[in-house]
Amino acid sequence: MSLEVTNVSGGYGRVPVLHDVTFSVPDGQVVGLIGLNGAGKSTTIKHIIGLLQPQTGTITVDGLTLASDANAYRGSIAYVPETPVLYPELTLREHLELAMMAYGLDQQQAWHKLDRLLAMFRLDNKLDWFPDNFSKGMKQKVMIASAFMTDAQLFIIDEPFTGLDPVAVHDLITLVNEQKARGAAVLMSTHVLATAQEYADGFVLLRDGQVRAQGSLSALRDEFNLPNASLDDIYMAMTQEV
Ligand SMILES: Nc1ncnc2c1ncn2[C@@H]1O[C@H](COP(=O)(O)OP(=O)(O)OP(=O)(O)O)[C@@H](O)[C@H]1O
Repeated sequence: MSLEVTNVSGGYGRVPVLHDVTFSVPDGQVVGLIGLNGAGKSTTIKHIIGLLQPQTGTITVDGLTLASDANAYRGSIAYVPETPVLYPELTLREHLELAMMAYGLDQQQAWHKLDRLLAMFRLDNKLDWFPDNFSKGMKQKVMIASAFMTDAQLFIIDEPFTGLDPVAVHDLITLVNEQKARGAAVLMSTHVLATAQEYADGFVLLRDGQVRAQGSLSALRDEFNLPNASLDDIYMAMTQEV
């Protein structure tokens, strides 16, 4: 079991944003983290990647916790943030080399993987450019390439579909499916429900910092008593509950 979030409450100050959140992402599965603006998706992700500490509860990745071995824990997670984090003074090549160092990757092997990733995202002729000047989608592709050159056990992708062109969305899905096949776990926060329904194996529906429901589409249909409903229908039903 790759990612286990167990009874996590937490947030930014004393008043918790997350309340007793429990879910898991098994190896070889893609789980969609779904919820309205402000439901707590990014806050959940910040707890998993260690930017925030839970007030109560535990988070493990392949049995590791941040407290037991911070380096191994962080090294087992590849994170694609919603807003790309880029340094104005570094070229694309330097960004990638920095990420290789941070993950302790073998440079030759990493560049071998990057040859394909950069060609896929049409960035292969831009290694000496400054990504800070790239378009929004191009910046996102830099973050995706940096994440997918690693052999992480858990991939966390925050709202991947909104800034990418349709070809890039297709390419990202290909990369996610390859990681699934390799046995990695993928947690994906998104508002693009039709795409999530098509590609995720399971879903965690967050509402007001709590897990309202979780499981496969068919489990959610049972839970909401909506046979044949789409993820979009289930989401709308959740938002209309009192
Ligand atoms: N840095 C912060 N300091 C204090 N409160 C915050 C901070 N960031 C988010 N919050 C609060 O935490 C709650 C959950 O926000 P979060 O960003 O996790 O939502 P989200 O589900 O990711 O929303 P969105 O779909 O808009 O990205 C909100 O009430 C928000 O106001």
